[in-house]
Amino acid sequence: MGGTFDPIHNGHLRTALEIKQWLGVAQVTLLPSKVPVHRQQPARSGEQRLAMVKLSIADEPGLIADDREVLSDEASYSVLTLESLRREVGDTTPVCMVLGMDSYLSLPHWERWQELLDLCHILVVKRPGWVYQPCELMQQISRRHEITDKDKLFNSPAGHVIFRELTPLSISATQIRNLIAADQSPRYLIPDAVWDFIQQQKLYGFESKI
Ligand SMILES: Nc1ncnc2c1ncn2[C@@H]1O[C@H](COP(=O)(O)OP(=O)(O)OP(=O)(O)O)[C@@H](O)[C@H]1O
Ligand SMILES: O=C(O)c1ccc[n+]([C@@H]2O[C@H](COP(=O)([O-])O)[C@@H](O)[C@H]2O)c1
Repeated sequence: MGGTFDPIHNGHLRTALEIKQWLGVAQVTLLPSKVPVHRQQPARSGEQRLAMVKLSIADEPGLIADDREVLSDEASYSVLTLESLRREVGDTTPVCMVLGMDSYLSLPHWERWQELLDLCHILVVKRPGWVYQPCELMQQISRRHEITDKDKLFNSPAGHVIFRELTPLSISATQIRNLIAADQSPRYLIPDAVWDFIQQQKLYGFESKI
């Protein structure tokens, strides 16, 4: 599950944990991007966003952080990341990329997007505020690749799209950044360890007045 994670919040974390439990896998990986290719570069460095991811999962063995994009010199294109993962796990191991609905609907704008489903499955998580209104191209992709039986994800290395509704949590990193900039506490929307880090590092305009 890749993301800018600026900062990581409970919407991300709950999503990752519920997916782990639903799929019955040992671990789900959180993969912060260093240089997001599709949005303004965040003021927080890749290292700072990775540090917040690591703090948020320190006591949850079912979630792990992957630092390959943060440590890479290349822009954070998912196709490059998936190729790197493939080199590690080989051609036959199933790989599943987790995306929120907003990210999934932007797929035709991604770098070499036609190759993504040759490299992985895509698990799309419904997200409050984002209705599934696909363009014609996305409708074709869904028709060609969509499955409803999650067990099929384990029978092939790539190529399926599956949708999943989880506990709807209407939390966004934008909301967290705005709260802090307005001197309001984001407590209970992000893990305490992440909030402590933000205060120590004075991120997002935190002024220690909250
Ligand atoms: N509350 C949520 N529920 C489900 N999926 C989410 C939620 N928040 C983010 N995601 C998904 O997690 C991935 C990483 O998201 P990202 O780091 O951009 O967070 P964000 O909250 O969307 O940030 P921002 O507000 O800065 O755009 C994306 O695929 C996104 O769709
Ligand atoms: O590879 C691309 O062109 C591309 C374009 C847009 C988004 N992504 C990836 O999608 C994931 C979610 O992005 P974001 O901005 O919602 O955090 C994250 O891993 C991004 O690197 C990737």
